[in-house]
Amino acid sequence: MVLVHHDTPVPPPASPMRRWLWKFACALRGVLVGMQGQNSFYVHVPAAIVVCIVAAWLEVSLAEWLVLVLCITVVMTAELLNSALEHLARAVTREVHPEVRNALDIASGAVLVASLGACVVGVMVLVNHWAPVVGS
Ligand SMILES: Nc1ncnc2c1ncn2[C@@H]1O[C@H](COP(=O)(O)OP(=O)(O)OP(=O)(O)O)[C@@H](O)[C@H]1O
Repeated sequence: MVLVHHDTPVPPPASPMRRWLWKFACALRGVLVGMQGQNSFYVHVPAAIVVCIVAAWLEVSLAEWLVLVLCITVVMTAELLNSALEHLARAVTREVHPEVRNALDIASGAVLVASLGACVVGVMVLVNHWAPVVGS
């Protein structure tokens, strides 16, 4: 599925207001391009939705919501940076290179670390609320 067209980059507009709008448009396009073709998003986005539904059902506190939202944001950000590096690597070389391998593996490792941390926090927050609900 094509979410974004990869046509020729357009130059930024001259007026400050339009320039800011243009920056947001570029950033939004970046999110869409970053998600495109990244299988991990098909796991992370549904997982984040499930966590939010369960958190709403369990009526977690504001502080717990903030922690959960922060965890989801950190994982998504790591995924987008990983995707950006993959694009950059493909632009630099299509040949097998040990440093490209290292860079891509490190970026994947960053996603893994963020995801594991988010899992631990999510499970601890939700289980902490789940036990009294199930026990009652
Ligand atoms: N040019 C390259 N040189 C050396 N190793 C590479 C190169 N391109 C990819 N790799 C290796 O292959 C792995 C997967 O590459 P890549 O991330 O491009 O594939 P992918 O299946 O699209 O990954 P993802 O599921 O994260 O999108 C990298 O982590 C790296 O180890």
